[in-house]
Amino acid sequence: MNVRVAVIGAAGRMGQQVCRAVESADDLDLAGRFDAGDELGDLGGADVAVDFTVPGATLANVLHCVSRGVHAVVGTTGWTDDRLAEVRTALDERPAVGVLVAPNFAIGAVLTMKFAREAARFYESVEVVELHHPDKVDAPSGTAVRTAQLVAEARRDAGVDPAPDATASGLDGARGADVDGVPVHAVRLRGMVAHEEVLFGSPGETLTLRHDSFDRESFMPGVLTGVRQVRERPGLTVGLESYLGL
Ligand SMILES: NC(=O)C1=CN([C@@H]2O[C@H](COP(=O)(O)OP(=O)(O)OC[C@H]3O[C@@H](n4cnc5c(N)ncnc54)[C@H](OP(=O)(O)O)[C@@H]3O)[C@@H](O)[C@H]2O)C=CC1
Ligand SMILES: O=C(O)C1=N[C@H](C(=O)O)C[C@H](O)C1
Repeated sequence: MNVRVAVIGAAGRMGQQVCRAVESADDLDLAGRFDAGDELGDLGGADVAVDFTVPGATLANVLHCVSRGVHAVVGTTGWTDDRLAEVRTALDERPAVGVLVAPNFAIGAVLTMKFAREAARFYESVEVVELHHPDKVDAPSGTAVRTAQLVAEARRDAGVDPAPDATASGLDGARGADVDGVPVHAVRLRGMVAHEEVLFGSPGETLTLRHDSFDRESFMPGVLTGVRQVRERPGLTVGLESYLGL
């Protein structure tokens, strides 16, 4: 039997793309399209809901899904440890339900995070630059925040010193946002979709990891992987990597 999929944020850039991807897949049926102002109710009888909305709405949407026993695949950004803890608490009451929250569903972005984590302990310096379309409402991107956190954790675990930085004066923001000690710079530029560079430096060398999503199509294989697997993965999973066997 086909998996019935509801899309929340269906009228948005990602939501429209997800609806098309679900409709094109032989093993999935689109159970409903929901957008701002719509009652989620029983989510059209869906087995799985996909949420691409806004940071201020996604937690309530996920809690609604969990309370109805509907599995959730979430790409919306803005998740904090406290918000994730609320989802875990809700899942205690519904142990069979799976929730996947992934800051980026593009395979290359997931690999970039993995490679960045590997490289982190070998370099003195590290900075993250993310570049997006100017209609994006949050900065820095969820992917850049997650990348910086993973890099910072790897450096802490390896006992690496903080990156050198002699800046003694400067304009506000010139050194980016501080995410766990890693500077993160956000560019908003018409023509961009979603791009990230992780720059590492040591005396005499640099390493640059770069990923580019030129089209939102790039996120669809990851989203559909989430939709197909989430029912067999109860509880909360953060990041797509375990779904890919990484
Ligand atoms: N994980 C990943 O791989 C990716 C994640 N993203 C993230 O996904 C999110 C959406 O991005 P994008 O599609 O570009 O954004 P859009 O603004 O194009 O789409 C968001 C949609 O959600 C709707 N919406 C707002 N509030 C609610 C609500 N309470 N219930 C249901 N729908 C609601 C909006 O309606 P209205 O406009 O009327 O408010 C809009 O149609 C962002 O957080 C973005 O960072 C994006 C790309 C990839
Ligand atoms: O808003 C976007 O477009 C994107 N948002 C996600 C993020 O904030 O990391 C994923 C991707 O970068 C596209």
